[in-house]
Amino acid sequence: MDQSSMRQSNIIMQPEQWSIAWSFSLYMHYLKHSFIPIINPKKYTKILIIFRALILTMATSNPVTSLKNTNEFVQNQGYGVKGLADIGIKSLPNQYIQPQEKRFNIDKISVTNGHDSAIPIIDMSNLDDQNVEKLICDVAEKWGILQIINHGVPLNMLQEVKDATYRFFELPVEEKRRYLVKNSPTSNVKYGTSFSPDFERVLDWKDYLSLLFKSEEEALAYWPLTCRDEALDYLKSTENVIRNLFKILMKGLDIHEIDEEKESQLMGSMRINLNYYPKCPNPELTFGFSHHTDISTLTILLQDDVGGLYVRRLDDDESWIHVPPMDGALVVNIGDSLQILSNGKYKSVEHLVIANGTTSRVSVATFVNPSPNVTIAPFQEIIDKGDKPIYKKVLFLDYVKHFFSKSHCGKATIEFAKISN
Ligand SMILES: O=C(O)CCC(=O)C(=O)O
Ligand SMILES: [Fe+2]
Repeated sequence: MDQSSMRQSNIIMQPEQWSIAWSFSLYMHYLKHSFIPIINPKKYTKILIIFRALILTMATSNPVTSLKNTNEFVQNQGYGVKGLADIGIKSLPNQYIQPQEKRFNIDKISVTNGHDSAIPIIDMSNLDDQNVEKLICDVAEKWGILQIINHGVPLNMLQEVKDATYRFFELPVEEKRRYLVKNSPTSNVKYGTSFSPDFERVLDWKDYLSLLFKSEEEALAYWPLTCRDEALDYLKSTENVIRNLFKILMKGLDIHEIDEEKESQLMGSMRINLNYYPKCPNPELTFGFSHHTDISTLTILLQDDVGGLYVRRLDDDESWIHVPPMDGALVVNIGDSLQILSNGKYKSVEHLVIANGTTSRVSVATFVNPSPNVTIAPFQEIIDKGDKPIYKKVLFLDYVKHFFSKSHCGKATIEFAKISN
């Protein structure tokens, strides 16, 4: 089923069709009152009323809540939730509606229970300062998230990769469809929707393009041309700040050398996700991205100026904090893999993105991950110092499979790697 037949089968009208039909009805009204007494005026008025009622029904009817083919349209045909927003659905299809108890009540969550409510912001231009190093390690322990400024990634690159994200999602569906899992020439390039639609009970109001970096050559050959260079340049330019962060975080664990093995555990692979959250007809009923932690060691997130990312406080389960958009800043959050490697000292942070009823939003998430075939477990140096290991050895690939085999479940994913007592 293509987009036009979906429109027909659901009699949805686009704004321009709606205004043409309405003008036509006004024109008929004008004719009636001016000079055409051809039809009996009473009959004419009746026809006019029926015609207008029909136009109103067509203009306001929701095409999709009653439609069994939403998944076919969104997932298989590759229109994504952006496709639903583009045809102007007026209410959210059932697949996206969260049960009452799971919905995110902004009024309730903005209560910060008297805590310091701002996510720490760290200036990376002064890395030799011991205080800055200590601050970064403290924040990784107590918050699991920070914003960094003066990080060395050129500001124009930030803008260009956000523009490229918009460009990709605004491509005609025929272009985007080429990167659906079933069509993509490589498993390293994947265009999709929600999080893991085959396993989720309720879907997220989000589309994404996920690009796994294997080599520059491979990226040049397979990444979509419309965003390829911008994504690659951005990815390369974040490498320095990522290395600096790891150096500092390892120092905080009393580890002073990042050897080859540690390098493959900390940053053995990189994935960049371009996220697109279209405007949503009932934002209060759903999520852009529901509660989750990242499986990465670190995630570097670039958001636009719309906002909507919230994190759960590590010291108070009931409190969520907004991560305010800051021009030129990057958000850094700890992922599950670093929590495992640091034996729980650095903590992954649960986060979510609310849906937005007035505008679309984009973000670019760089996941710094272990190599797929590497085993992760608490660093030996930590255990040698006398710490009891909390986590067992897990193959990173097994952790990934576990993560994607079910709905989001906040911090519960990491239980998979816990040593049971
Ligand atoms: O869009 C955002 O702000 C967050 C995205 C995110 O959490 C993710 O891609 O894992
Ligand atoms: Fe995330």
